[in-house]
Amino acid sequence: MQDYYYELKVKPAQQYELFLDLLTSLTNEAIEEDNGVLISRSEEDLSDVEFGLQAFAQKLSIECETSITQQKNEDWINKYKNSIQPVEVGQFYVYPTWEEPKENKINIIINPALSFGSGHHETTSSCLQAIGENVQSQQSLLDVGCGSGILSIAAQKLGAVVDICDTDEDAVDSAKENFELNSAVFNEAWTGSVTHAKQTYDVVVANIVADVLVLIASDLKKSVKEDGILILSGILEQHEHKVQKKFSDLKEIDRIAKNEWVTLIYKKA
Ligand SMILES: C[S@@+](CC[C@H](N)C(=O)[O-])C[C@H]1O[C@@H](n2cnc3c(N)ncnc32)[C@H](O)[C@@H]1O
Repeated sequence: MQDYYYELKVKPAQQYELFLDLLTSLTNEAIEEDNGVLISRSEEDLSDVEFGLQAFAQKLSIECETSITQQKNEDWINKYKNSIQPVEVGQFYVYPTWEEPKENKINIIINPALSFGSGHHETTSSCLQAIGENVQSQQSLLDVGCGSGILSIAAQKLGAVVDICDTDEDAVDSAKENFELNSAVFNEAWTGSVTHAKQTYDVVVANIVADVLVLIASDLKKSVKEDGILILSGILEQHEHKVQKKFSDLKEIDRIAKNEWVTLIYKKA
């Protein structure tokens, strides 16, 4: 990586699209569009590109401001890595692939590039807390909307037998990869929602969004065993009442609030 890169800014007074097309054909780099200004960045000198654009503007008698500045190259990969720190929730220690596990913790390694669920979001950490407090060894658990698989990996590490599902096939694949990274095992995995569950579970966790929780409420309830636990998350405080109304036939036994996000824990009594 070079210490510096070049930034070319182009602001045509007219025919913006023509200049965009020309710039696209003159450089292989991605082009940013910012309020009528085209920006191209490259470690190669962009003077020839600027020259071409100016010649084009002159031919069309269009005013076009251009400038090239030298910018310091940042180490974006390391910057990104530094921005993703391990997360500790109760007994769980969730860390990205480039960090080390921690002693005396239940370690969960997650590749954060794969899918939603690195442990940083309030909803995920609240679900981890709820799993830590409600899941026992040998219990069955279904993770609805598994994303990275973080929640079911945590439950499996507590000794639960876990099934996972997500409507997004890529999420199911990424969860499988994260299970492998953790040497953890799942029982069943499918692309789709709770409707495809073939059994009932001691614990069902669904960190989705309030509207979807309401939409799939009856299937979620059906998937929980009598006396089982249902953990619902992804609920913004302002939508909490909608979810509570739909699940009012279950007993709300706990509520975890982190910032504006709420997690509700129900017992099917
Ligand atoms: C907020 S992420 C949660 C990921 C992870 N479980 C966590 O707690 O960090 C929600 C996931 O639910 C999935 N999803 C959305 N609607 C769904 C549905 N009806 N059934 C199952 N999964 C769904 C999305 O594809 C996404 O992966």
